[in-house]
Amino acid sequence: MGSATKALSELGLTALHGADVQITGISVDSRQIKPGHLFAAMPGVKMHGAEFVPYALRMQAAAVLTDREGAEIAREALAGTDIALVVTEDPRQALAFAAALWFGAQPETMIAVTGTNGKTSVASFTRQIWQLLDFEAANIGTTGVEGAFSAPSAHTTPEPVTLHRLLADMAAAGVTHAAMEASSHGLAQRRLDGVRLAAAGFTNFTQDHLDYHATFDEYFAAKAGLFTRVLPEDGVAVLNIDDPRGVELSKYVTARGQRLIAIGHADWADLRLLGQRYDATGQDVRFSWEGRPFMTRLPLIGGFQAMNVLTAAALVIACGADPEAVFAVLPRLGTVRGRMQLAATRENGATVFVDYAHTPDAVETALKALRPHVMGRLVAIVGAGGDRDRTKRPLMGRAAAENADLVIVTDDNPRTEDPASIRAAVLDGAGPEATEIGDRAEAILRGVDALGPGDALLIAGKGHESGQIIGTDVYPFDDAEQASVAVAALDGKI
Ligand SMILES: CC(=O)N[C@H]1[C@@H](OP(=O)(O)OP(=O)(O)OC[C@H]2O[C@@H](n3ccc(=O)[nH]c3=O)[C@H](O)[C@@H]2O)O[C@H](CO)[C@@H](O)[C@@H]1O[C@H](C)C(=O)N[C@@H](C)C(=O)N[C@H](CCC(=O)O)C(=O)O
Ligand SMILES: Nc1ncnc2c1ncn2[C@@H]1O[C@H](COP(=O)(O)OP(=O)(O)OP(=O)(O)O)[C@@H](O)[C@H]1O
Ligand SMILES: N[C@H](CCC[C@H](N)C(=O)O)C(=O)O
Ligand SMILES: [Mg+2]
Repeated sequence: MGSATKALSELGLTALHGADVQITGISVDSRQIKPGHLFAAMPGVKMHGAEFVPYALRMQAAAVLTDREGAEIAREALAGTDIALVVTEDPRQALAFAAALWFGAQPETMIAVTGTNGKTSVASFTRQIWQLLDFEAANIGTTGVEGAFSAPSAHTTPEPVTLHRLLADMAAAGVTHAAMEASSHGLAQRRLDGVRLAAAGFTNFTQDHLDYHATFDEYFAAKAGLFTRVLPEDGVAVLNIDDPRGVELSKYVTARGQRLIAIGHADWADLRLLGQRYDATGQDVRFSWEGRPFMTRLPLIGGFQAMNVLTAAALVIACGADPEAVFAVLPRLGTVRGRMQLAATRENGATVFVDYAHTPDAVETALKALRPHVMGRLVAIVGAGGDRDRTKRPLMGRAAAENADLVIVTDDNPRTEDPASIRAAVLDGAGPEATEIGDRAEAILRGVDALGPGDALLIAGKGHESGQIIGTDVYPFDDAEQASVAVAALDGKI
């Protein structure tokens, strides 16, 4: 975390009794504390970080940042010590600001995107457009950091200390433009409150993560925070107004005086989607910008990708790029890894796609989006993860059976559960005509083998993942790679 020290006041923090101590770093987890650190003791789902203050003292932390509840929990441990105590209403936000000030540099131009689906896709397209316009750009999210800078990422939206260390490293490496995903967890926990955003985007809103957010409205309120709290008043909001929640957000945005770029089919959209025509390798898209019509070719599969691309284009325009220059590079956009990714093509022209759809709704959306690109039959390979939501299994099977012509049920990270019983639950929904093949590599081989001219295969569930989790072991496994191997083997290339 650098060798220099900073005073609490330089990090925007004021200790209770005014002691403006120098700190040597910031830790959120007591196990990471080094002598002189500020320990951010956050209220958690399972426990309060302040429970670990005695341990922090032993590790020679110089200061503790917490809320009133945390101060109460740590009162006895702190009595008689000279450690600086900072108590705030919103300690997660204070931590985010402190981390931003500690690490200092960020790429000059940053955007964030939120929504239930499409965040990774929009962040990647935004980065790709910037790169095609010759900017040093990267995107941060579920698939790690990609573009002009690469790094793995454990979270879709990293925690403030991890995030700001990363942003400072990116800036030092010359990255000037960054697009990040704002997950609802990340927003609720203020993880990106210290990021200086030029623009923010909203893709759509459907049910998800109700295990974490108490209600549907609370989940939406977390997402709305990107526009009502994180994006400054001089920032630009890019909103999908096809979604009623996007229209709702547009009211907050206008009330705050932020510039709005509305996207969608409605006639009041600034960037308006006018029409799409699909074929085997992508789609032609007609749209208008401030009333002026344009036509472009997208080498991307799936109707929803046009909205993702327009959102990305608007974000880049919001950051100051010339609209015509942006529209001119759209035909050069590449697929996002594991998102409707064309993984292989057979000699007979049949295609194999890999997609991260791992919910009933996503399986249905992905298959429906693929259908207009396919002249022949649609084959689906589907499975459900172990140690995860059990209720979705038959529903995923049913979504596959209802939207594909042939279904193969296989394993997708069985984890510590019995794989056969997970498959049985998926098969319950998929019906008697579905084929069961536990081994995923064999399922892919059989799926590819079934493809005649004009047919397509969708391998759902794992997307960009690089391993199959069986028990607690992770075995290397990549759907796209397996698809290429299967095609090469069946077409006599190996
Ligand atoms: C549900 C959730 O988001 N949990 C986050 C939350 O943890 P928590 O509230 O459960 O923490 P806790 O275990 O109760 O502990 C409370 C506090 O004590 C601290 N602690 C704990 C133990 C210890 O020995 N010492 C110590 O100091 C913890 O660091 C924490 O600050 O606060 C922690 C510290 O700030 C986060 O690391 C943790 O993210 C966990 C790792 C996580 O997996 N989050 C996932 C669900 C997540 O954020 N996912 C989204 C994407 C979702 C999606 O769209 O699919 C993401 O952006 O990646
Ligand atoms: N605009 C969209 N509307 C509906 N579905 C979409 C849209 N964009 C992507 N999808 C579907 O959602 C899946 C996930 O897409 P993506 O990874 O871009 O979303 P995300 O919001 O980053 O998801 P996560 O929360 O898992 O990080 C894709 O595999 C695709 O099937
Ligand atoms: N990252 C998410 C989705 C994984 C999708 C699927 N491959 C699975 O393992 O269920 C999870 O762990 O629930
Ligand atoms: Mg994502």
